[in-house]
Amino acid sequence: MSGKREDYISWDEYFMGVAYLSALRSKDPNTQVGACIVSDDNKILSMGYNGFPRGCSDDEFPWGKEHEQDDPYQAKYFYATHSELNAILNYRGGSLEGSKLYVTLFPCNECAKAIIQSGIRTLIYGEDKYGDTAAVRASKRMLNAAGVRYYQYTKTGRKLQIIV
Ligand SMILES: O=c1[nH]c(=O)n([C@H]2C[C@H](O)[C@@H](COP(=O)(O)O)O2)cc1CO
Ligand SMILES: [Zn+2]
Repeated sequence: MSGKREDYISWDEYFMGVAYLSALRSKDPNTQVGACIVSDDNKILSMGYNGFPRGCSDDEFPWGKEHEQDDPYQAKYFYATHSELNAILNYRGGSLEGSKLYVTLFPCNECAKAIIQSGIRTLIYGEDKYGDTAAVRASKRMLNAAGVRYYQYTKTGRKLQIIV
């Protein structure tokens, strides 16, 4: 046996896999989102998932949805930091100019602003379950205008198993 191993995972499977792995850290009972930022030469720069800011307890702040509670103060949306924003803010190494973002859910308009302004140039997303909302349509409008390239990750169907 002198040749290389052939069934190694691709770069896209690797980085999207890291994004999905990050999502598993989310405490959101409804939607778990993970993100992974990668340099143009395929080095992982940062990761994130949706959650409350530091100091805002997962056990004290609300995880419910606004329309269920009928009071935005008692719902998660005022407090949850989106996975993409967390990944951007978690990066302390300098510039993200020219980097790629792998994210399990298409970014909202607020994250699109942060993506554009931080210099991320390529976006690879998993699902687009809120694609028909105004927030995601506005997001695409800004990403298009700013020339951020985006495409949906095509699942290879490979099942990865890690025993931890
Ligand atoms: O881009 C996103 N990134 C992200 O992390 N999120 C988070 C915020 C919330 O915790 C959750 C959305 O909750 P829900 O699907 O129950 O409305 O996902 C939501 C979006 C919306 O597109
Ligand atoms: Zn967002």
